[in-house]
Amino acid sequence: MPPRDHAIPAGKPVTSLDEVLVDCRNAALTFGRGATAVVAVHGANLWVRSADRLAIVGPSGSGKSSLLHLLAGLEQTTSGTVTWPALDGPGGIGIVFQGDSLIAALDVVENTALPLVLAGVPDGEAHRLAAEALALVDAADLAERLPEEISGGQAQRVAAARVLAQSPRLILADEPTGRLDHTTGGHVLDALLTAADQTGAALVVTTHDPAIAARLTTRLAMRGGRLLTVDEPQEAS
Ligand SMILES: Nc1ncnc2c1ncn2[C@@H]1O[C@H](COP(=O)(O)OP(=O)(O)OP(=O)(O)O)[C@@H](O)[C@H]1O
Repeated sequence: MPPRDHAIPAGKPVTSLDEVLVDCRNAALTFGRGATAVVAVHGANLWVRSADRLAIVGPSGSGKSSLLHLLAGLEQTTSGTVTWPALDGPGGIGIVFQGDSLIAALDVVENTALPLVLAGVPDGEAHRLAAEALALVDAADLAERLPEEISGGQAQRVAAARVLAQSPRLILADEPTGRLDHTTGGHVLDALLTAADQTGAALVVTTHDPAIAARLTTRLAMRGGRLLTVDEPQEAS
């Protein structure tokens, strides 16, 4: 395999045994055209492999969400490529969106089961999988509550459970702790890490918080749409 600048911790060469879930080569994303064009991501190179625990850390507007959307196949690259060698296209990826909102009229277990039901999984099976996923993020006791009856941190755990119930091979979480206080954010990250460990999924988390990033195995800093080298000191670009 060709060398990669990023997402490969020093001293841990990629071997043929590593499954590459996402292969991102010189991937760029520009919004708009001409004078108003914004280059959100400049030629990013990275791999995400099975069992990776990767943080993309940078300030607001640095391009983290845009990069995550490229990894998820939600945005097309303006140049360069994103492929999913060990996945069936971008299928098998679960995304915890920034400010993920639950549906107010559905209780927590119904919210968690909804994507499965919409995908045609029978109700009983969808609810069983949803209950298992809620237990993984330590939210089983919330199952019958409505979204208005739970806290922001609990809602983020439920959003994570909704993704986990779909058994993703890769979980992409966009600022899952962004609106939470430090302790609550830490619990949400604990839930994601535990769930990823137990389901064997890879995990990529974007965050502006270096303390959250420090909890992941590998860190990529992002500044002005550019990925900096792994664990590079976070000076402004
Ligand atoms: N749909 C869009 N149309 C135009 N510009 C966009 C769009 N989405 C993002 N941008 C711009 O791309 C740049 C990167 O934005 P992005 O949301 O990826 O950053 P971020 O690091 O995730 O920020 P935040 O943490 O605030 O979400 C910003 O300049 C932003 O204004």
